[in-house]
Amino acid sequence: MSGKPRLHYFNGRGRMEPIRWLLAAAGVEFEESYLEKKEDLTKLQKDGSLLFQQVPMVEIDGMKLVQTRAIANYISTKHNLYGKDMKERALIDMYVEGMFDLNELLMTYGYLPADKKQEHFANMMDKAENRYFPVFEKVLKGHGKDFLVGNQLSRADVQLLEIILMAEECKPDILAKFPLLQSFKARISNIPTIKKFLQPGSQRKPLIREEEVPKVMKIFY
Ligand SMILES: N[C@@H](CCC(=O)N[C@@H](CSCc1ccccc1I)C(=O)NCC(=O)O)C(=O)O
Repeated sequence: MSGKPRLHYFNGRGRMEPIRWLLAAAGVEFEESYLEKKEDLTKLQKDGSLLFQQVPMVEIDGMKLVQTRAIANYISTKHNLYGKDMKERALIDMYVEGMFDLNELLMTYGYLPADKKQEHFANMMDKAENRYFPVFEKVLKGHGKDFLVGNQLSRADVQLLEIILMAEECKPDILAKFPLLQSFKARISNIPTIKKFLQPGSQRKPLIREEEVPKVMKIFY
């Protein structure tokens, strides 16, 4: 049996955070190797650990997986977070891909130059409130169950909670018009493995501070 998964990324959310959420929700302990400077990335690139010369990279089950979606798919399949059949998996994929589109907006906001932030912020809040959250409110209303798909926890529930919390960091009352998402947030946050991940001191990463951005950018650009 292989040891704990090892995540290779900088010490921040970026593209690795959804993977941390899935492992935590599945109750899987994981280790992290943080890239602190460009040389740390170059070393991984040179030793052939990065198929496309990029991170995230997760060492798991004797593999060095790259590409966020591929990593998330593997973890979801392995830990039964992907529904019970093809149709449930198709629904989960649809929901998660939409969430990834919103996550891309939320994730990149902190790294934008000052003159691009205001327009980007308005767009991402508009999309959250008028394109994405209404869909998930309607899904919950439609079947009246606790989870988005198949009435069991899936990666869709985990990633929805993640982006709800990220959106609330930007606009605390963003769920004001979504009562079912408010109760969903409370319910999923209370699942023991997720509750533990939400406690201070867990491996969940904070919102990046403006003064940290240049150091992170120097690793990659
Ligand atoms: N499609 C890949 C993209 C990976 C990617 O863009 N990785 C970047 C780091 S994350 C970049 C990022 C992304 C979001 C927020 C902050 C930051 I920094 C990288 O390794 N760049 C080096 C290179 O391409 O040579 C995935 O989904 O994993």
